[in-house]
Formats: sequence, structure tokens, C-alpha cells
Amino acid sequence: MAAPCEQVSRWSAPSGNVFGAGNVKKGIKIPPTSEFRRLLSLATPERWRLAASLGLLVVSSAVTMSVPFCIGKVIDIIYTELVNQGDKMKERLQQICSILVVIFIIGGLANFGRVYLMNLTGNNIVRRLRSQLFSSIMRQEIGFFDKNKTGELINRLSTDSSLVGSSVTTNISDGLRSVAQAVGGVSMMCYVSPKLAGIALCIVPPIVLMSRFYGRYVKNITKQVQDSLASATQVAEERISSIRTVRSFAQEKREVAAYDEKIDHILMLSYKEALARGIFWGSTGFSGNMIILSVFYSGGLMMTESQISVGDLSAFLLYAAYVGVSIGGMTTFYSEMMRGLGASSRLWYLMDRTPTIPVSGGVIPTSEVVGNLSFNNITFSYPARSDMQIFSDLSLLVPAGSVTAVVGASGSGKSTLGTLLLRFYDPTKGSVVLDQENIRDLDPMWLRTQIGSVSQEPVLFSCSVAENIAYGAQDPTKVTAEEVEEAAKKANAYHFIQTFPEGFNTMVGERGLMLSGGQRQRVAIARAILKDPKILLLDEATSALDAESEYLVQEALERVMVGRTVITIAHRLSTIMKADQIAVLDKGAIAEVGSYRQLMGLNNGMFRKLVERQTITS
Ligand SMILES: Nc1ncnc2c1ncn2[C@@H]1O[C@H](COP(=O)(O)OP(=O)(O)OP(=O)(O)O)[C@@H](O)[C@H]1O
Repeated sequence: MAAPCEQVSRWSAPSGNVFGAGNVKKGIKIPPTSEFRRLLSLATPERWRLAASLGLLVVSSAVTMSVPFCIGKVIDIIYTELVNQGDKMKERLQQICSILVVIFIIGGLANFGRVYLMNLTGNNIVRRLRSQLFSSIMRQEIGFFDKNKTGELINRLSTDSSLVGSSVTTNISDGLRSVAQAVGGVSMMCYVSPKLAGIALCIVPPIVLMSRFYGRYVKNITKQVQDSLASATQVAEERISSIRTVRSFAQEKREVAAYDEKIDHILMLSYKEALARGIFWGSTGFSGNMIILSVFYSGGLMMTESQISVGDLSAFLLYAAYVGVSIGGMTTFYSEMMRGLGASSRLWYLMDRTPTIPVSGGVIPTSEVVGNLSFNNITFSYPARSDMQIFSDLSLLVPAGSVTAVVGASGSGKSTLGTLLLRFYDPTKGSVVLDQENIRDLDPMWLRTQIGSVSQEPVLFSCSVAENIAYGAQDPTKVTAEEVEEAAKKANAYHFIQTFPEGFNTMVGERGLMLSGGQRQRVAIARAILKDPKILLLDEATSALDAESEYLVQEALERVMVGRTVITIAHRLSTIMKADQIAVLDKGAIAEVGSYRQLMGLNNGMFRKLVERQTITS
């Protein structure tokens, strides 16, 4: 069975803030190499392909550079033969043209190889970059996702990585070709006529200076564009995935306007870049043409004094044109490199970030899990809202194999207890202990395999029912169809799955939205059953399921609870009454603990008041 996509549950935290400039250094190992060298180092694993491509680059550039020289010779042959009225013109012309055809074929093939290999290399680099980036994102602690929005992260993965990839491959290749052609062109210009070369090369220093300013400007603006793009993607991603909410509130126009506002900002930045681009290319183009004109003028004068032949002047002009194009290419190379640098800094931030809670690593107990849990003197606030304390000195014992119902007002922190047990967050003070081991010392991956959770609004992956159920197993690929069916039967899901024309192969839609709330819950229960965890975290649905659905869900849950340590966020009186103990959360601590009878027996007790007021709902 194929491993399904990803799941988000109520136990996972909502996404939050952008990574602001102030955060950039937080949690990063500063890379030992400079940004530029690091950018280049991306190409290191591709060195052989790059070397081959560079070899071909030399060949194609040599071919290009030989063209003006040969054309100059052709012109001289024609001119000399015309002046001397010789009869060998056709023969010599054919000879030199045949040689040129061979040279052009070699050049064409070399160019094909260079472009092909460079593109291959670029795609490999982008693939590696995306893989490393995604694996780094997957490693981050849940608190990171509270602060960094999904759309932004997706933008880093898609747009930034291809920008960075192309800046170190195609761009470097084109840049090197420009350098090679500029050097070759200048050498040939000096060879053909040092005097004219001196006039033509006056243009180089001002262009180099302008390029530097232009490159820096582009780097800056690219950073801003990429950030704004990420923010626009975030808006689009959130609104598209919540289209049902947008539609039901008839907010389409407002959302389009909000998105437009974001892309308008990008447009404004692009205007600035376009202006800089226009100024740069306009002025360099003008200077280039003025230089060509000066060369023409001086060359013409030199011709009248027989200091240069018509062929040499033509060759010189062609070389000058090549050098002009190459200088333009070098400028593009520089500005694209700056663009790549601008996009890469965010990627390095993501790739270097060390999660505050590792995904794996730590003690894996050799003995069987018993399931005794204790929350000891917990103080906690969410990293994204550190000024709001959720727990202060909270303690709770959950004996192995018992059912503990957690009750309390909405926002009192019931779900937060679950997130601490799953080690999505670490308490600021205090400890969560499983069978005498502080969970901070345990391998988080191992810990999470011991805990099954069924949340209030379980989210499924956009794949088949069977794949969603199999996701509960440690290795979903090894789960058999029989095991999936068995879990579905225990979760009271088998019957409704059978009513679908495609049965277990039915696709559930994005986040499982093609199933009803009750059906989603039962698939989630089947998923938890397949995991066979020692500890269960249950979050009862507050949303009204119909009586039949509620009965089926409840019955399935009760079946799963047997023989496990259960923490349930209970809203139904029936669940609460059946629990071995009830913990009442109030003001960041456990206000009361005891059985239903004990707590109802407390005059003025908080639980009793909650029941009397019927406010034991979330
Ligand atoms: N990821 C988060 N970042 C910042 N604050 C959070 C986060 N998750 C929850 N909170 C806040 O923590 C408090 C406790 O939330 P929690 O979800 O644990 O309450 P609850 O008792 O389960 O509520 P309910 O019964 O309504 O689901 C709330 O005030 C909530 O706003």
C-alpha cells in the first residue's frame, strides 16, 4: 500500500507569522563560507557535467570568435580579386566557405551539448535544493510553523529554489561564455588593430562601474520581490484551501482585492526594477553605438591612409559587436547572480535552521511501554505568544490503562495538554514523564509512535480511504488490505466505505473534505487503531454529528480505548461519567481531580458548577 500524503490534526498548531527580518539570525548556524561561495558550492556535485559543459563552451566560443576573422578574410579575397580582376575568386571562396561550414557544424554541436548539459545540471541542483529544503522544513518544530506561513514556505520551495538553481548553472554558463567571448574579442581587436582597439575599449570602465550599481540594486529589489511574492502566495494558498469558508461568507471580491493588493506591491517593485533596467540598457546601448560610430569614423580615415584593409575593418567591427554583446551578457550574468544571492539568503536560513525540538534522536526504551503518565509542575506559553501563559505549575497523574477526561472552559488549555505530551512543544518549566522517563530524553519519533490521536476535526490526506487508514501504521507500505479492513470494521467505518462505488479506493478529496464529519472521524479512528498505540489522545467532536453518527463514533472510540492509557477531551456527559478520573482545568492548572461521583459530591466544586451550568463544552 502506497504511503499517503500528509495529515494535519487539531493537535497540530495553526500557521502564523512571516519570518521577519529580525528572525533571520535566530537558530541559525552561520555558514562558514561566504554567501557567494556557498551559492557556487551548490554546483560542486555536478562538477564533471559542468567540466564537460565548460569544455564545449570553449569549443563553441572559439568557433564564434573565428567567424569575424574568417569573414574578414572572405571580404579581403573578394575585394582583392575584384580589384585585380583575378579568376580564382570562385575557387578560393568555395574553399573558405566549406571550411566555415565545418566550423559552424562543430560550433552548433558544441553549443547543443553545452546547453543540454547545463540544463541537466541546473535541474539536478534545483531538485537537490528542493529536497534539502523540504527535509529541513519537515524537521522543524511545530512552533516554527506557528510563525512561518505555509504559502511562504511553498514559495521558497518552488520559486526561490529555481531562481537559485538557474543562477548557478545556466547563468554561470552564459556568463562564462560572455567572458570568454569578451576576452577573445578584445584580443582579436588588439591583434587586428591596436589603435582602433584603444578607441573602442574606452567604453569598458564606465560600463563596469554602472554594472556594479545596477547589480546591487537588482539584488536588493529581488529580495523584496521574493518576499512580497511569498506573502502573495500565502494569501492565495490560504484562501484557495479555505474556499468553502470564503464562498459561504460571500467574500470572493474582498479576497481578490486582498490578493490584488499584494501583487500590486510586486508590480510597484517591478516598475522600479524596469526603470533601472531601462536606464542601464539605454545608456549602455547608446555608449556602445557611439563607440561603434567612432570606430567607423577612425577606421574609415585609416582605410583612406591604407593603414587597414576593408576586410580587417569589417572583422574589427564584428569583434567590437561581439564584445558589446558579451559585455551585455556579463552584466546580465552579474545581475542574475545578485538575483540568485538575494533569493538564496532565505533558503540558507531555512536549510541551516536547527529545530528547537529534534524530530528524532534520544533514548528508545528497551522495555515494553506501561503507559503511566505524569505532568509535573508544568508552566507553559506558546512560543508565538510567549506573553500569554497557558499553564502555571500544572500537575496531573494519568495512571496506565485508565481513562482521564479533561474538562474545562473553552481556551483553558485542554488540547494544549495533548500537544505537550506529543512533544510538539516543550514546557517552559516542569516535565512530562512517561513510565519514569522525562519525554525530553526520549526519541520524539519513538514517543509519537506510542501515542495515537483522534482529533475533533481530523484532517485526511487527498488520497484513497485505504491509504489514509494505512497511514497509521509505522510502515504504511507493508499494511495489507485485510489489516485495513479489520481496522475499518473496529472503527465502524467498514459499512459506509462499502457503500462507495470504489470502496476502499475511494478518493477522499483535499483534507478529506469529500467525506462527512462523522465518516472522517471514523476513518481517523481506524487510522489510530492500525497504529495500535499504548496511549490515546481523544478530542471529542463538539460539532453536532447526527445521533446515528455520534453513536457509531462513540462506540468505535470505546472499543479503541480498551487496554490503553486514554486522555480524552470530553464534552459528552456519557464519556465523562465513564472516565476513571476527571481533571478540571482552570486558570492554567488542574483545579479538581476525581471520579464523577467524587467531584459531583463537592459542594461548590468547579466541576459540579460546570455540569449544573452545562458548560462542559469547548
Ligand atoms: N499554536 C498556538 N499558538 C499560540 N496560542 C495558542 C496556540 N494554540 C492554542 N493557543 C492558545 O492557547 C489557549 C489554549 O488553547 P487550547 O486549544 O489548548 O484550549 P482548549 O481548552 O482545548 O479549547 P477548546 O475547548 O475551545 O478547543 C487558547 O487561548 C489558544 O488561543
